Amino acid sequence: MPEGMRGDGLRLSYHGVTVVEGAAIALAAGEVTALVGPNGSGKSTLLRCLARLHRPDAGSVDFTDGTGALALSAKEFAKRVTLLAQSRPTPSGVRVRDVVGYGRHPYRGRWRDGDVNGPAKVEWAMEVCGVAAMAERPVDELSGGERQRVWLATCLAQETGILLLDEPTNHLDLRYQVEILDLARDLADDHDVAVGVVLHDLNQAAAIADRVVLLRDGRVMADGEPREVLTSEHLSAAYGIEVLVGTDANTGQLTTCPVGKHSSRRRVPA
Ligand SMILES: Nc1ncnc2c1ncn2[C@@H]1O[C@H](COP(=O)(O)OP(=O)(O)OP(=O)(O)O)[C@@H](O)[C@H]1O
Repeated sequence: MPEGMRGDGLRLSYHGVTVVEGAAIALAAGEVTALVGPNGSGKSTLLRCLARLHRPDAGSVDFTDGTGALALSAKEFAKRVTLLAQSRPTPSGVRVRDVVGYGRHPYRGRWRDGDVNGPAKVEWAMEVCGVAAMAERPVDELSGGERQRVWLATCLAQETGILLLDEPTNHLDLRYQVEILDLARDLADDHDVAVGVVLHDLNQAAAIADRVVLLRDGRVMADGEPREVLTSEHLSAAYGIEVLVGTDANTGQLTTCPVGKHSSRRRVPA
């Protein structure tokens, strides 16, 4: 059954200092939800809370079928939710295929047995992330972008209904940025996956998200469809600089343009 999750009334802190307060966020099956906002606004902490890597001081995290996410066993939770974190330690000397195979851990028995679909899922995940050709190479010998795609393949091999991505386009060249975001969109459209993705590029968020959650200073400032949330008023207030919002003449897509000190010099004369 397709599933989503929601967090409500979340208060999150580090060493007693509250960094997210009263946050609510819903990730629906078949939808891409983008979390945006300035540095330090709490996006990663909120995503990590949904991934059960940061325990809330207050609030709840539930799946749409009513199951409490915080009460599940680690293995059951790992069959439902995966997170592509911002940074991960890279194991040395481990082949790409084996790293992607880590994603199958919730499906394996005590003796690493019982996962009949595992090998096919690992091959599929490597294929869609463009790393099948490097399957035999040690992961610590890859470039930052190649590694990022290996980690994404590991998440996909985990075969969860909920996919959390923290700045997944980091380190990626233009083509793979587009391909990874397209893949996230396809997983939502074709497989009913609920995708929650932290993005700094507001144009990317506008291009792929069904919903955008804008955070500022640890609070949800706006939540809704991209055109409702990504307004000049909201963005200028959130980021503390003027942000123009328009529509791209070629694609019809919403575009955002921060105005810097030298922006006028680059304006094309009418
Ligand atoms: N391990 C930590 N210990 C203490 N404070 C932390 C820790 N991690 C994050 N914080 C603080 O929590 C707040 C929210 O951080 P978080 O990483 O969630 O923000 P973010 O919106 O994801 O930022 P960025 O866009 O810079 O990645 C920040 O003030 C940050 O300094």
